[in-house]
Amino acid sequence: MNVLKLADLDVKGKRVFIRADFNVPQDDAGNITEDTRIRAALPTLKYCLENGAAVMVTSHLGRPSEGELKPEDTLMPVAVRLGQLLNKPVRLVADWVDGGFKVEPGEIVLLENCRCNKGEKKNSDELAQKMAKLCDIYVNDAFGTAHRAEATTHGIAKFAPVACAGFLMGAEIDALSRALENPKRPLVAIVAGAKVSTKLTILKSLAEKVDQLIVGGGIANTFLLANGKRIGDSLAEPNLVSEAHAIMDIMKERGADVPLPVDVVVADEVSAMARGAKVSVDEVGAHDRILDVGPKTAAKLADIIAHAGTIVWNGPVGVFELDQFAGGTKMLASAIAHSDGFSLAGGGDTLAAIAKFHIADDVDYISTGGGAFLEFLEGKKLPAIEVLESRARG
Ligand SMILES: Nc1ncnc2c1ncn2[C@@H]1O[C@H](COP(=O)(O)OP(=O)(O)O)[C@@H](O)[C@H]1O
Ligand SMILES: O=C(OP(=O)(O)O)[C@H](O)COP(=O)(O)O
Repeated sequence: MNVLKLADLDVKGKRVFIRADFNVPQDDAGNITEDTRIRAALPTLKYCLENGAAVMVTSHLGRPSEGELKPEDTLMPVAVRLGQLLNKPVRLVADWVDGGFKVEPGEIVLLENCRCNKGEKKNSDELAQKMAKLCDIYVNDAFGTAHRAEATTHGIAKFAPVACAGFLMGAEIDALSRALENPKRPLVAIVAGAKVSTKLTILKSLAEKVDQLIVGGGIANTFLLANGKRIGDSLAEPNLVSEAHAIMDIMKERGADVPLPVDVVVADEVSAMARGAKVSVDEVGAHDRILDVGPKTAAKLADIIAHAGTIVWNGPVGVFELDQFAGGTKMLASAIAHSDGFSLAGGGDTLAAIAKFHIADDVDYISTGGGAFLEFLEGKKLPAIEVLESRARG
């Protein structure tokens, strides 16, 4: 990665704008349930504070609508957690794009959810220019969002006086490049979770790189649809069924099937009160939601994992946050933990699953990125890194 690095810069007395990825899972009451991404940003934040920079840090949280800040979109819980981890107060600043707030050297403020700003998602130059005026140095440390070209991950890097990569960004790229340079075969990728359209579009090129592809969650449901199965009210992306066919064709040409669930756990709602029923994949009712894979499917996936040389995991295969739908992800996590293959796992909710099933010590590399990590594996240039490289070329 040929980019300017934070460690090479003198930040003393400088206004430093840091884009982090604090998109952490929260429970219904807004409590942070897993804080790896916040902890992972600490080396960059501490370096800047200890070296006398005036620090502004921001992140997105969720996928809010632009132009308003709903109570569930606020970064307040992150400000509190960050304050505890840094052992100093972290002031949360709203309506920050036009400035009008003060930060002293050695002080840190958290700028409210950047995705609530109009123009963030569309990577508006006008917004990016305003944000660039707030700082002397722009630091991108948000590896988890490096696959998004948005105003705080891409546009601002074009206009800031200096643009560089933070410690987490550098460490992720170095570690993933090394691990994936010459992976031990068979290389097995498990791609699951709820972000169906984002991930399904990546799978086509990923299918060319891996020896075995395992799908789960809303992605598997879309594959089931493609195979003519009834999925009731399950999460899926019906307009991506042709993509699913194309992916299965690619894997077939390479001598591997995409194993699909043979049994599933269904319920009529996603709630703590819901009762899960284990049924064959041919018995899903019109109003059922598939919320986990069944035990036969999980055992089959575990067997594939047991024979992998390298395992790449992003996305839980069920609604693991609720115990009645956690069985498949738990079995998968255990198979990864016990595998002799080299394991890499990442993603906001995948980090939470790793914590819930206590396998962190048994995964060889844990990334803060999910979609970003898959796109990196796909061999794609991530826009947030590309723009830093173009600034380094001058
Ligand atoms: N079958 C399913 N139906 C609905 N949601 C699911 C299903 N399987 C998994 N999920 C949900 O997917 C979410 C994680 O998806 P995603 O954001 O794509 O993962 P990551 O953050 O690890 O990349 C979890 O909150 C989980 O409850
Ligand atoms: O949580 C994230 O990605 P992930 O779910 O792939 O881990 C990142 O913060 C990116 O979020 P986005 O997919 O809403 O752009």
